Amino acid sequence: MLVTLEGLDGSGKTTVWERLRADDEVEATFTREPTDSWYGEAVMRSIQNDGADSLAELFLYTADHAAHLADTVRPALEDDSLVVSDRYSDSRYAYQGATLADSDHFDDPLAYVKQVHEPWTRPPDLTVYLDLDPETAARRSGATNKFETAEYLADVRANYERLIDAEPDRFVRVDATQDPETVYEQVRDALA
Ligand SMILES: Nc1ncnc2c1ncn2[C@@H]1O[C@H](COP(=O)(O)OP(=O)(O)OP(=O)(O)O)[C@@H](O)[C@H]1O
Ligand SMILES: Cc1cn([C@H]2C[C@H](O)[C@@H](COP(=O)(O)O)O2)c(=O)[nH]c1=O
Repeated sequence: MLVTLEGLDGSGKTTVWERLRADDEVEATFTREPTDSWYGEAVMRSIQNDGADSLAELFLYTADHAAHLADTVRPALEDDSLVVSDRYSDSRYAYQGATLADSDHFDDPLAYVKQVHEPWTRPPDLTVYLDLDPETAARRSGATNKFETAEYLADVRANYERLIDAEPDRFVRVDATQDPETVYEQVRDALA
C-alpha cells in the first residue's frame, strides 16, 4: 500500500513523517520527493534558482519521480511493504500546475501535468492532506525558497482542492493548524 503526505510548505508533513518513522508500531518504507538521488539534487538546484524555466523544472521533478518509482517505490510495493512518502505526484500537480499557470502553452496546466504522469506513474492508495492556510504555511516554512510565499501557496492550495474534489475517497484531510500531537494522532488514525 502506498500512502502519501501532501500539503503546503510548512504544513507539517516532515514532522509527521519523522514521527511515523520513529514509531515502533509503524512498519514501512519511508521515502520522500524530491529524493536524495542526483535527480533530486538537480531539482534542488532548480528550486534555489529564481529564474529557472517552469517547464524545465516540471520535467526535472518528473525525472526524479520516475527514478523514485523505479528504484524505491515499486520494489518496496512488490515486497508487500507499506510505503509512506513525504510528497509525491500530487505535489507536482499542485505546485507545477501553479507555476505553469502563466505559460501560454496550456489552458489547464494541472490537467497537463497529470496527463504527463498518467501512463506510467503508480497512484497513491491513500493521501493524507495536511490542510493549512497559505499565510501560516509561508510563516512556518520560513520563506526559504521561491515557492514559500503566501500568494503562490494560495494558488497551490486551490490546486490541491481541485485534486481532492476529483478523488474525494483517496484523500483524508487533517487540519494542520492543530497542535502537532493532535495532527499526529489523526494521521495515525487515517493510516490505521
Ligand atoms: N502542528 C503544528 N503546529 C505548529 N507548528 C508546526 C506543526 N507541525 C510542524 N510545525 C512546525 O512548522 C515548521 C515546518 O514543519 P515541517 O518541516 O514538518 O513542514 P513541511 O510540511 O514538511 O514543510 P516543507 O514542505 O517546507 O518541507 C517546523 O518548524 C515545525 O516544527
Ligand atoms: C515534490 C515536489 C516538490 N515541490 C516543491 C515544494 C517545496 O517548496 C520544494 C521542496 O519540497 P520540501 O518538501 O520543502 O522538501 O519543492 C514542487 O514544486 N513539486 C514537486 O513535485
